[in-house]
Amino acid sequence: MDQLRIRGGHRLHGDLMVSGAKNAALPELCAALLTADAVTLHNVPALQDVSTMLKLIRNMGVTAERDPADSDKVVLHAGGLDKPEAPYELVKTMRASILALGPLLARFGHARVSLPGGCAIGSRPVDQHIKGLQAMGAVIVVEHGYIEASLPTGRTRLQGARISTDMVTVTGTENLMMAACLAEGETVLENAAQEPEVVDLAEMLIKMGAHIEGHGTHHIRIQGVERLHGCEHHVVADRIEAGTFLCAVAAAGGDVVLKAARADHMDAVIDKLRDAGVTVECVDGGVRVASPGAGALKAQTFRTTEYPGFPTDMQAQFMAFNVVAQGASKVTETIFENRYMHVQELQRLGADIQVEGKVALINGVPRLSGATVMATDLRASASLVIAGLVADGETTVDRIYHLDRGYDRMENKLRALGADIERVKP
Ligand SMILES: CC(=O)N[C@H]1[C@@H](OP(=O)(O)OP(=O)(O)OC[C@H]2O[C@@H](n3ccc(=O)[nH]c3=O)[C@H](O)[C@@H]2O)O[C@H](CO)[C@@H](O)[C@@H]1O
Ligand SMILES: C=C(OP(=O)(O)O)C(=O)O
Repeated sequence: MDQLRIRGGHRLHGDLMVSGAKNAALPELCAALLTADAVTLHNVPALQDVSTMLKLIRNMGVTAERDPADSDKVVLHAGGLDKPEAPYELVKTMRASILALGPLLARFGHARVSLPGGCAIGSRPVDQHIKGLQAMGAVIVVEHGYIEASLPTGRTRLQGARISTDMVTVTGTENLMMAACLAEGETVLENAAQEPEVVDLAEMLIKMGAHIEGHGTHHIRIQGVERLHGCEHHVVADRIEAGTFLCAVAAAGGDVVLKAARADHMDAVIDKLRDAGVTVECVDGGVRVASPGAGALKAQTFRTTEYPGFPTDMQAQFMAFNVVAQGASKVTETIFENRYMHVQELQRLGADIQVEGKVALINGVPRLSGATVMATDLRASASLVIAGLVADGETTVDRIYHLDRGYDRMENKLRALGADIERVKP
């Protein structure tokens, strides 16, 4: 298994290009299943999860190729899709596979998708996805680890419905929105997720001929149509990758421009960094971040909530800043029940953190000391890399296959900014 070897103490300078968003690309690859026409996606990031999703849809009979002349461009054609299934072998490695369920059921009237199974950060059930599709008339049987979805006898389409999920769910909103595009009549999603990736997906679906209003609010209204056509779409920039680099510069110190970053998608994180004393400003086509290093800055208390609140996907990375910033801080994780596994690894580096249920209490320390640590999940991995950038001596982060799920060769981007970091195969 690959590892990252980091020698701390280097400030970061220069600029980097933020990639397309993992959490937009994944549902948008599934949106291509809704039409028999060709769909072209630009700015598709080179991530392990994207490779897994491409393998999943190719397994269904979809042609999906990256353009040899432009590796961020993917052309998909689901006209030959003849196996509306998502098998466990692929689904178990990527929870976002559940996003195939709505499109397959809506277009073909049946689908067989494996239950995602366990995940490091929490149980992450998909009951709201199932509840919403049942409200649209789907007949769903869950057995032998699979979701078997079909339409009632005599029905050829899902039926529009008013759906209120028990909690805000990002992929739940996306699954139901995609299914509703081909349903008969109107669907209203109450309590819908407002994330920029949901908005980007809706904009792609509208280019395909869908009738959607209210995306970006808690109330999304969809008028179903009989068929959707192809489109070209540019995947929105990844606000979590950008936020990760904001925290890296804040912690290590330096002055970096994040090209293509959308400051308007990162208000909650930027506000906290500015409160800490970090300079964050919009510049032509991106965001500039400058910091003297965390030791000269104030740790920040925050709690994760649904968008536009502080994103749970940024909790671990900002904690890595807090552990070496001045003073005490409190982090509250309200979205997932087990998203503090980076804490014990940060403690190995010398961090002073106490976890009590949903709350982590942190006292900033003047220095961390490098050690070997183990990545446990995607954003925990990023947190350990940030800590390694500021720790004295050498830090080795093990099991970085977690990192590769959501970051495109992070070490190359950091090395280009002056970090002493390399990927090694032990
Ligand atoms: C591919 C993708 O877009 N992943 C994002 C998506 O994950 P994902 O869509 O899986 O996360 P959700 O927004 O659905 O989860 C929010 C909460 O609702 C719970 N829940 C969700 C669905 C359900 O049917 N039942 C249920 O109980 C979850 O366990 C969690 O506690 O949103 C998360 C929350 O912003 C992010 O951390 C992930 O990066
Ligand atoms: C939890 C995350 O992703 P996923 O839902 O794909 O596991 C994440 O991007 O932080």
